[in-house]
Amino acid sequence: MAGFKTLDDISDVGGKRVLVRVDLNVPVANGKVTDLTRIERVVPTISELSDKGAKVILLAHFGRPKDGPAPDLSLRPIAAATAEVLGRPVAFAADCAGEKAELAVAGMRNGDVLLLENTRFYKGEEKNDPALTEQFAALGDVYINDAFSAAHRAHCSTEGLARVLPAYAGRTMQAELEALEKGLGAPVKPVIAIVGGAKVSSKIDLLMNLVKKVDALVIGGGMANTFLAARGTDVGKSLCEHDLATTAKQIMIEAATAGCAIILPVDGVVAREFKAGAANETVAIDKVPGDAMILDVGAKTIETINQWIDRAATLVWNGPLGAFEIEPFDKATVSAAKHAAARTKAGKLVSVAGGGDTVAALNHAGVADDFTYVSTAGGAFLEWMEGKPLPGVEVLKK
Ligand SMILES: Nc1ncnc2c1ncn2[C@@H]1O[C@H](COP(=O)(O)OP(=O)(O)OP(=O)(O)O)[C@@H](O)[C@H]1O
Ligand SMILES: O=C(O)[C@H](O)COP(=O)(O)O
Repeated sequence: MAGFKTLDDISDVGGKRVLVRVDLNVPVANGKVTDLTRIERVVPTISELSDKGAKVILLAHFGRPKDGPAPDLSLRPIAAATAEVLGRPVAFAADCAGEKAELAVAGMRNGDVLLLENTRFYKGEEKNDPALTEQFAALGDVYINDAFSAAHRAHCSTEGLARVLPAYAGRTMQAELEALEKGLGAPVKPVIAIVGGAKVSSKIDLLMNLVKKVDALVIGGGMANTFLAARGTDVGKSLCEHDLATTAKQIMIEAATAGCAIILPVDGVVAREFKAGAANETVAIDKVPGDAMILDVGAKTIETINQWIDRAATLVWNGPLGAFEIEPFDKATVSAAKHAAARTKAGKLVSVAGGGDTVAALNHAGVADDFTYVSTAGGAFLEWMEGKPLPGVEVLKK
């Protein structure tokens, strides 16, 4: 890959301690990994290094721990899931820095794979603290970043390490960058974006620039509720970040200036409980009962979204349109996914989707393989779309 050093540029990796940043931030329900895509995507790099006799030390985060170690955000169960997908043992160290990590690394044999505990259990990780970077660096001889989906974060494990160790792009990082450039480098117009999901605060700012790049922006999921509330619609108990109303309004103004249509739900499926099979009804968006939450967009909105997909030559999608994990609130996401997949198969649409949960939703709809490209990245994918330099990618450039 032009401009980057890859695994092809490392000579003689046998016996070396190779720190590999992977993204194992996978969807989990009742202690079980519900979508293995992110794990499957890091297999090529891990297997290649292990086959060449490297000591493969995996660094990863899980969730967003607020205050140091949190037992429910341990990577321990993910080590077992990774071993199963990889088809070889994956040892686990209960710390990612300091004595426990050092001992675990010292005990490795050539070809072994070791997963270290959640890097975000250290506050320094998200601050890109050089002292923590040094602690990580002490565990390895070489650094490989295979986590494109975390490359929008300038953290010790995604950016800092590349400054202190010989650094390379992993196979998945390489494949993601190549595929995105091929699919979206010069997108054919009209381009529409569908943005939904729950990570409203971390993604809303990205929409400010996205509306300058696309012809239409369809907003669903929790993101839509925030825009609806900003517009003065009562969204009852729905997932909504009311303090982002000003940002949402600015985005709508920016979109109008740029000539980008904003498509918000006109109806919603509401329920009083967030659980599968909860009693629900479809209501007009200005009739959401005060004690209910919108868990999916309604039938009229689905029809509109599918019509926009029909008009598009390129579709960019991040974030499900509803709480797709719990039926029947998966309807809109499944309908739009199947519609986009059929248009893609007919050669009428270039469809690129990204995001941990978005990939899970496309798998749930059974159409992930029919999209032009499915990226494991959510926030990173949107930032890449905006044309923003990603710290974890920039630092790898030759
Ligand atoms: N109306 C809604 N109310 C509550 N939750 C919702 C709603 N719509 C979507 N969600 C939730 O949004 C979550 C996915 O959002 P997220 O922004 O994390 O997606 P992603 O970009 O694919 O993932 P990531 O950013 O982790 O890669 C799902 O768990 C889904 O249940
Ligand atoms: O799920 C993701 O998009 C990545 O793993 C990054 O996670 P973050 O948004 O918590 O940094």
